[in-house]
Amino acid sequence: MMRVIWLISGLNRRMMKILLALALIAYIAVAPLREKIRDLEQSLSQKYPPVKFLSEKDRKRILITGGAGFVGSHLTDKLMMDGHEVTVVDNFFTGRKRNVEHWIGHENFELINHDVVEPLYIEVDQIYHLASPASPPNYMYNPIKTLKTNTIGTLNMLGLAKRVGARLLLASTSEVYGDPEEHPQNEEYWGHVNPIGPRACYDEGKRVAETMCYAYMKQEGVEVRVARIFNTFGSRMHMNDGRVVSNFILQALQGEPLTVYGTGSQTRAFQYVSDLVNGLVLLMNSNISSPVNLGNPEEHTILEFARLIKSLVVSRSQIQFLPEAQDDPQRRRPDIRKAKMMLGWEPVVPLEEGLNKTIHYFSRELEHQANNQYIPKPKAARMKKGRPRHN
Ligand SMILES: O=C(O)[C@H]1O[C@H](OP(=O)(O)OP(=O)(O)OC[C@H]2O[C@@H](n3ccc(=O)[nH]c3=O)[C@H](O)[C@@H]2O)[C@H](O)[C@@H](O)[C@@H]1O
Repeated sequence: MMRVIWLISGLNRRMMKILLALALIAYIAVAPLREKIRDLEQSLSQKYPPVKFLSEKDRKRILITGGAGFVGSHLTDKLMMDGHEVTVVDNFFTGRKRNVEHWIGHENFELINHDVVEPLYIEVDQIYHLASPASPPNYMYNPIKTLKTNTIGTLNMLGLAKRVGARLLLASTSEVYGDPEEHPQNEEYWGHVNPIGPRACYDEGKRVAETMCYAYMKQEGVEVRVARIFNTFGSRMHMNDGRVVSNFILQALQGEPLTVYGTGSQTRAFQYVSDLVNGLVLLMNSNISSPVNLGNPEEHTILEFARLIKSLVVSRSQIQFLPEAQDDPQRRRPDIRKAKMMLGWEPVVPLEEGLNKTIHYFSRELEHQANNQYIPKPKAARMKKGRPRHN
């Protein structure tokens, strides 16, 4: 009996030694793997832009509809870096995953592929409702969809705000003033919009979206903020956006004629996207429920603007005059006294500085898309009839 016990424990000792040896080999073998995993974990935690730490009390759960678009993605960056929890909802009609990919995987960030025309049920404290195509060729491409997005989409988001007690900021537009008969445009002006023209799907869509906000405020007590956004430009505008800034820069960079619609005497005032984003956040966190203009009051004719871009790009492109776009607003410039007085906000990025940054962005985009890849041509707006002429 003793002999059997001795034999078994001897075997066990041998087994133990073998097992220990195997464990040691495994440990040594997986060491490089462990190092690789550690490096990977480090690189993952370092890949995000720096994010502030906010206490539970200060950290908000924020929904941005259209958060993968041009303005929405810059707003996403600001709110993420400020330390909030951001949920981006986008149907990727004009938005792009690329615009927010640098946040994917971050614990404060979520990206949902969803169309606001369908209801959405999530818990949030604030809603920035930006979802809508914004460039004239994009919003005219499918006017019914533009109308649905701005009407049904806004109703859905107001319904969500009501259910969860969130505050909603609507990204409205200078287009609610139409082709204005007052200049500059202040928030008291009711506008001059053609309700059956090609721009109506957007202009009237945004006007009724504003109406809905105030109906929900009065009837249901929903907290609303309305930003009337004037012409904005900057990085992450789509190459195929069709608005004047991206068109002119891309044309100048590629040595193609800069397409001026009409005589070029119509005016616009352009703000850089970072100024707008700061204004949106200030407005959301203010107590102003009436509409507020956000724009840069420095006004230029479109022809002046074409010449400025040509000179900044140092381009030999010609200027080509095309027929004017139907119902194109002739003069537009924001009166921003309200934003200055009540939000302490005004644009700080000079036009040329913003343009140089945007030119740099588009040159890199062109490089990125080189090597036989398809580079979309700038889209044209809906024109009145007439012949192009060159300058
Ligand atoms: O940029 C913006 O933020 C605004 O742009 C558009 O409004 P619009 O002022 O018509 O914008 P553009 O398409 O950039 O046109 C500006 C002016 O440049 C002209 N244009 C545009 C493009 C082009 O290649 N050539 C050209 O002369 C247009 O006819 C117009 O007079 C949108 O409707 C607004 O929602 C948006 O807020």
